[in-house]
Amino acid sequence: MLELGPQGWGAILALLWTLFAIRNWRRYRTSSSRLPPYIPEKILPHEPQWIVYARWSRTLGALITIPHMRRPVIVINTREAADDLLTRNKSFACRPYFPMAELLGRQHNVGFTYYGERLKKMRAVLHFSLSKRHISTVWGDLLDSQSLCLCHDLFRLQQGFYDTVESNVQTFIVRLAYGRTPDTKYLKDAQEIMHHTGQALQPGRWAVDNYPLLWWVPSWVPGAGFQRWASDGKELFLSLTRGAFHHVKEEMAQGSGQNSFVRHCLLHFSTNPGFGPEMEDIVMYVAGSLFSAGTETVSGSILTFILLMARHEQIQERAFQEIATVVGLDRLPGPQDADSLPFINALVQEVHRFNPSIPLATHSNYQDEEYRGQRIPRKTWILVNIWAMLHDETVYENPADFIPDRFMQRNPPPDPRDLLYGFGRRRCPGAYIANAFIFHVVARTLSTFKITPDGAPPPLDFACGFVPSPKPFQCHFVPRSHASPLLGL
Ligand code: HEM
Repeated sequence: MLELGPQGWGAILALLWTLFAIRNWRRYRTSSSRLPPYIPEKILPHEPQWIVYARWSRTLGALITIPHMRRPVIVINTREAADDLLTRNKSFACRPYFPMAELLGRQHNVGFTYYGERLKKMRAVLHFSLSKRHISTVWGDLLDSQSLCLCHDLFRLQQGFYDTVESNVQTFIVRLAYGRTPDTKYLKDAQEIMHHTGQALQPGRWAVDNYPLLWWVPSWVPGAGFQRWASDGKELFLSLTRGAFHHVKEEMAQGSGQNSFVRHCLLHFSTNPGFGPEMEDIVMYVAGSLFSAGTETVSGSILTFILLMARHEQIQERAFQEIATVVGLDRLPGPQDADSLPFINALVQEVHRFNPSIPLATHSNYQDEEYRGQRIPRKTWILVNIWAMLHDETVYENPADFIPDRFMQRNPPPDPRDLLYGFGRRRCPGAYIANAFIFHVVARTLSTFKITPDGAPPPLDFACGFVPSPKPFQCHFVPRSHASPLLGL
């Protein structure tokens, strides 16, 4: 057999890559229309990209192309363009291809699944279990007990509230998925899996993203350490996902265990005539997607709320007064109060508008498209700039300021939650449960604590990653005088 050294492999890969690049180049050249205008600036790593894109879109238009990328990456910056393209055209329901994420097995995860029959089934399962009608009937006890648990933990706070919030939300999502409180080993593994995913998505980090043929290089080839890393990461992801799912099935067989997404879906769908191994597999992987989809997004929103309360004492006091007047001080607010607390509702909307948990959603298109004379080639990476839409000064006056009152006007601007959760056939299926949990946490913490800064107000300093949570900051949760009987302590 012909033996190839590293140089031989390199030459073959370079040749194949050149042919691939020529083919793409010819395809882009032959089209008559142009790509949207390029941003004439290289994005610096420390600057939040969504802010740079929003700035350029004011002069260049709704769609802009990011320079210095191997393939076209187009950013959609206005709601109108997002509605036209993402809501009305199913071609844009696709996700980009991330070779490294796929080597890690993440194509099983809902968020990475390409548009097609399997995705539709995954989303049907999610829409069934996390639908609006099931929020209070199926998930009411979980929402009540987990938000109460957060208030208890904040009351007894031994160490930083930041970790307390994050671990409460993680417990919430694991209880939602599997009906059990996770142990430290489970949480450690689940966080490691998310960390791997984050590493896999880092632009420019992996040669396999630019040279897809490296996908096929076996792990024993010198320099193919990424294959071994990915295979270990995939093993961890699969074993955690399968283990947690089968644990619920065993509990169900024994007639024990708590309500959960897995149990709810299995009980419901197993009575369908078409239910078989494929549907069981789908429920398993959908449940395995919830941790990465639901933890950072929800805790990022709650931490942003806390940061803004520590900075805006008067707004916080007004929110407390509303609860004291409408609900009283002898019980905790609950879902039945949501419609009677307009200022709390406005406050939550403004928290989301101010710092959306996912400022840039990622889509792709499975066929060539054109938008107002601009070309969007097939398989373009589409970044949807949710942040830009929520900071559009023609819609939200003084967008850099935190003003819940903007939603109390007679003709308020659109509810940010219409945009916050994404678009069309990829819109977040966890929106109802996320809204419900965030309402419980906001209303209950405001009713029992005064959130005060530790000296000077904490800075508005957010991480630059996929989910820009506030960077760790100091503040105090001072229990209000009626808090301890209210919390049963
Ligand atoms: C404040 C909290 C949350 C925010 C802001 C948020 C936002 C989003 C956004 C922007 C997307 C992408 C939409 C698009 O591509 O157009 C998404 C996808 C998704 N979210 Fe959420 N989310 C939150 C909480 C949750 C929760 C609690 C769950 C589940 C328990 C969840 C499950 C999912 C799933 C499974 C997807 C992937 C959907 C798909 O690819 O088809 N999310 N979310």
